[in-house]
Amino acid sequence: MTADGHATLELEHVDFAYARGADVLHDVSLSLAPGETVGLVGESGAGKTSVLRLLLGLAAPTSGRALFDGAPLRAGDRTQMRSLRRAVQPVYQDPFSSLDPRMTVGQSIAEPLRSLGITRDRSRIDARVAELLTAVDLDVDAASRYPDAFSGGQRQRIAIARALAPRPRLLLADEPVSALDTSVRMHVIELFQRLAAEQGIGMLLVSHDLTIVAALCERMTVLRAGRVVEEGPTTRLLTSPSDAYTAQLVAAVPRLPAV
Ligand SMILES: Nc1ncnc2c1ncn2[C@@H]1O[C@H](COP(=O)(O)OP(=O)(O)OP(=O)(O)O)[C@@H](O)[C@H]1O
Repeated sequence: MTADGHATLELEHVDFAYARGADVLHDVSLSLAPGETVGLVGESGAGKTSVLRLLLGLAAPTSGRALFDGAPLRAGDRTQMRSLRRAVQPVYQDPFSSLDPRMTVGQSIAEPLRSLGITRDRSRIDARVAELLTAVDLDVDAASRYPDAFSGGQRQRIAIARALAPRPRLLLADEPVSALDTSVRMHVIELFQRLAAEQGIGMLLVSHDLTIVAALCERMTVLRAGRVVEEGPTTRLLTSPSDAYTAQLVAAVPRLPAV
């Protein structure tokens, strides 16, 4: 909770349907307190990406409420949307399509600083870009190169640097390592761990991979066919799930790290 007791983002009894479609979310409640790391798990089509869209203000609930710092999200409220963009940043699955190939890495990372009106001062931008590249373990000279010079794992770290540029309180990460080679996944997971532990950045991590959720998230929410079937501390859900579907997901993982 914030000093005034609000979650950073919250869904309250949300139903949601795409235009002219059937409901894809039913009575979903979810809250992200400042600094909290939460995993959102469930099979393909369960509604995980739809939850992220609602939390980012890119879609509106059919009923129920989406709240940012305790206030209902209103896509038409430009001041609120700007505050939301500064505080909450998305990280997408595919670092090959999430970076503009025509922009240098430095321009991509600086883009939120300019578009969110944080600064246009060239030397402050350059210093911040260098600081962000260092924070994600890349050389500062990466700033003048283009994304095609980098591997998938490096591109994902560039995308994370860009997400961190406005100093967000919360990252919403949609399958952030599933497009990466197994060999570089751990590096990106360790980066998220460090951001949470050292900078207190909260995270909602969407993943179908419970190993990653176990490594990163204090709590998890299990979504099945648009409904929350179980929610609670990750350790408890992994060791003694009370829902049969959660148990099935846990049993499907060959080897979970000690929790
Ligand atoms: N733009 C859209 N228009 C209509 N229906 C959609 C749209 N996007 C998703 N859906 C439907 O909403 C449901 C939930 O999809 P969503 O992408 O939220 O699930 P998910 O859990 O993120 O799945 P995945 O793990 O495959 O990404 C699915 O039945 C999907 O077909």
